[in-house]
Amino acid sequence: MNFGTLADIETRGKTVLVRVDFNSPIDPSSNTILDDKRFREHVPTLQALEDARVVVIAHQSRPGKKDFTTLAAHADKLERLLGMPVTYVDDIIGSCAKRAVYDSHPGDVVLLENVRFSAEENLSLKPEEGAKTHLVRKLAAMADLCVYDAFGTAHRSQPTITGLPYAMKTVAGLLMEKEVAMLSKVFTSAPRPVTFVLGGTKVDDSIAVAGNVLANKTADKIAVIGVVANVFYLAKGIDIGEPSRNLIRTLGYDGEVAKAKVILDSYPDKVLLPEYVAVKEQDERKEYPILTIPKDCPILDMGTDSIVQFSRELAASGSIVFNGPAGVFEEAKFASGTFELLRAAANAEFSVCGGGHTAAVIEQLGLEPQYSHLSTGGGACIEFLTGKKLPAIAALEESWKKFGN
Ligand SMILES: Nc1ncnc2c1ncn2[C@@H]1O[C@H](COP(=O)(O)OP(=O)(O)O)[C@@H](O)[C@H]1O
Ligand SMILES: O=C(OP(=O)(O)O)[C@H](O)COP(=O)(O)O
Repeated sequence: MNFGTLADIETRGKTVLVRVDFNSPIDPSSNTILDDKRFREHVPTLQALEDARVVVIAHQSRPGKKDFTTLAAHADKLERLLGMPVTYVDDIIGSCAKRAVYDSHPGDVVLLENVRFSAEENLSLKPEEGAKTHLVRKLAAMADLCVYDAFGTAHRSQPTITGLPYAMKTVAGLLMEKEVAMLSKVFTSAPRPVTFVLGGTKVDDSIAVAGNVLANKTADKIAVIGVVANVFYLAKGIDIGEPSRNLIRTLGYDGEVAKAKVILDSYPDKVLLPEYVAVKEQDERKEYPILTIPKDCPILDMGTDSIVQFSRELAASGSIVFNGPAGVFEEAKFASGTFELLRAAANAEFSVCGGGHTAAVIEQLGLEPQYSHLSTGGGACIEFLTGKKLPAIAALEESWKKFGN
């Protein structure tokens, strides 16, 4: 790693900005946080800074969305997990925020307001431009050092993600370090054969990852499930029925069919597609071979024979990267593909998972201890796995060049 870490800096008595990713599912009617995995994962970094004045910067959702809200509930959640008071200020760079930081003591934690309440944070800017924003200049003036721990947002180039590291000495926090170390193993030391299981609804991301990891031989096989599989069926000329075709159109993925075809043509023996699907027919689960899918029933899971075949394939894999479910697991009748494949993947020597829905199912099934790593990143994890350098990582490297020793 070409960036600084907590081990490289002295924080005693210093004021330290810590950029985290607390962005979590929230029930907008009660402002309740529904999943606190991301909070739990940041706790070690915050605890490691116990001798510093800690100023936490975080976002929740995006402007215009229902769960775009203040961080009051986040402060309560953090207090409970840290077992100590957290001072929440409903301000980011104004006099209230500055006063709260100035009045704090080593060992205190201050949580600033949702940083996306600042219009500047919602701009996608080059790091050097982000460093010149009022937001970054004023935040940097409040502190001695910055710690970047927000792996889940590392694929964005917004002012507090890539601008702050250009404006002040910024090192990676413990979560960031762990994510980079564990996900990098997929490229370097993962036991062979390596199988990528790509499902869920983010078809464009999944196809980009598939093309990349097959081309650079990171993966030996790709198993496609979920909506991603439906796009591969279309690429093979298979009629998937009106409802599933409409879903692909609505999600804006018609253009992905040609890309799936290129992958199938280039790697005919390396792409595993379920031969059987489960559809919803008169409110029941019915299974069909892919050549006889009914025209008016949505595909909501893979068929049982394919679950058995894929589970065998996963059992023979040394490493598994799992991203996205096999079906609409939220409906009990269509959960078996997702549940069984996640159980099979848990037995691999090395197994990593990305994506909020997938990680939540793993936790629900009690499989978390069996996985080598559950990433806190959705988009960030998948973009990392395409082999691209994430903007936040590039900015951390630049910060270490500029301000490190
Ligand atoms: N065949 C399918 N048709 C419709 N939705 C599906 C299908 N397969 C999976 N899904 C949906 O995909 C969603 C999760 O996808 P995604 O957000 O990509 O996963 P993750 O959060 O793990 O990255 C789930 O809500 C699930 O219901
Ligand atoms: O939750 C996040 O990403 P994810 O939904 O891909 O896991 C991050 O907080 C980034 O949020 P954004 O996609 O609104 O920039």
